[in-house]
Amino acid sequence: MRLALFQPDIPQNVGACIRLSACFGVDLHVIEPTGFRFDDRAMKRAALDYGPLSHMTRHADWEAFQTDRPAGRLVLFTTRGATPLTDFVFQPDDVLLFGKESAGAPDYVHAAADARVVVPLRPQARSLNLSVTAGIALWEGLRQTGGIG
Ligand SMILES: C[S@@+](CC[C@H](N)C(=O)[O-])C[C@H]1O[C@@H](n2cnc3c(N)ncnc32)[C@H](O)[C@@H]1O
Repeated sequence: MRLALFQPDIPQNVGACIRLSACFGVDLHVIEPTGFRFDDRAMKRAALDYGPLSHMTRHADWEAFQTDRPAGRLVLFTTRGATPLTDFVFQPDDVLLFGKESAGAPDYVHAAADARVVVPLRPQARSLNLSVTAGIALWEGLRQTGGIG
């Protein structure tokens, strides 16, 4: 299981995903450009001292990610999702991809995905925070594939 963030805008969300990556032992891929300077103090604060425990790869853009990304299905988490998380069956080498905070993932990213998954919400709610979605998705993926504990 791997995490991938498409052009994140908010450093604290990347920091929280660095911490997820460190705590669960999964690689993190960040697809640039990001909406902030990568050495942003807010990101370092959010990651606390988990940075050295996390393995993060930065990709210059979507094309670079497409060339260099790890093998495995690209599983896009999106509010325009098709399969509810409760029905989705993960594979151990899935790459869990999340869109940017301001605009989600563009159509070409939706088109490239092997699967699109939605975390079901109350009808009146629009979306979850990016790093909260990543935590829910990763936990369920690891639980299904025996990666917890
Ligand atoms: C704050 S949301 C983006 C909101 C954006 N305005 C949109 O409509 O897509 C940031 C990312 O978190 C993930 N996300 C948030 N809520 C989700 C949900 N209920 N199901 C699946 N993914 C979700 C998606 O990857 C989304 O691109």
